[in-house]
Amino acid sequence: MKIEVNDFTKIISKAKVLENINICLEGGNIYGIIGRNGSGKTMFLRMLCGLILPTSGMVKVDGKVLGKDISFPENLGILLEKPSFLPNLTGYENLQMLSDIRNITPNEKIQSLMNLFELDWKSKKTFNKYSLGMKQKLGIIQAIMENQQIIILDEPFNALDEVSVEKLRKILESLRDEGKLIVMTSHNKEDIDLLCDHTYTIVNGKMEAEN
Ligand SMILES: Nc1ncnc2c1ncn2[C@@H]1O[C@H](COP(=O)(O)OP(=O)(O)OP(=O)(O)O)[C@@H](O)[C@H]1O
Repeated sequence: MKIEVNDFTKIISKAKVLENINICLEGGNIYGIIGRNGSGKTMFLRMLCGLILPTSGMVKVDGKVLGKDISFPENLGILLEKPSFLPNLTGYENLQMLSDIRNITPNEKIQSLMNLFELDWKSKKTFNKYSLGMKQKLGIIQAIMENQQIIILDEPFNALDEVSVEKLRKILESLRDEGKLIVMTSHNKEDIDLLCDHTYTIVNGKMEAEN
């Protein structure tokens, strides 16, 4: 998989939220985006998914222009802020319902991912009774459970305890080694430094490479 961002600029109400972004992202890598509150990290992730379209410039996914040739990248797993699930279903029921749409994920895979993240798939606890960290884990599972080739994660470590952070790190490394393209943001530079192959900083909508 390859995502090419060519001279992408997004202006909202006269403000340049993202400015002349050029970057090429390839499978088999984890890309980390850091930046202060309001710097444009979430906007950047939204643009990679086709959720926002540029004022000028373009995003190409495997050569296809977002918003023109395709609306969204195929085979995309995404965790944006506050994962939304149905409040009165259990975590397992929520994941099963989502997986029914494409019907490519066996229940056993959902169960083993939930086990891996220490979520009890047999539990009757409904999503609205989940803790913040449990919600976050469910959001991460839906972003990876269908063997998605592009995985976009906004602040995936948010609300996770130390053990869960370590587990997620290992999972993301093994997905990277399978050739997947992973892009994530964090406020915490240490999380990014430990895991990412390439790091970028967004400062006031402009992107700078760190390595
Ligand atoms: N719908 C919107 N309309 C206008 N401006 C917006 C909109 N959404 C975001 N912005 C602005 O775009 C800029 C970038 O926001 P963004 O959410 O990408 O920041 P961020 O780096 O993800 O911040 P945080 O770390 O706080 O999550 C901010 O100045 C924000 O106010």
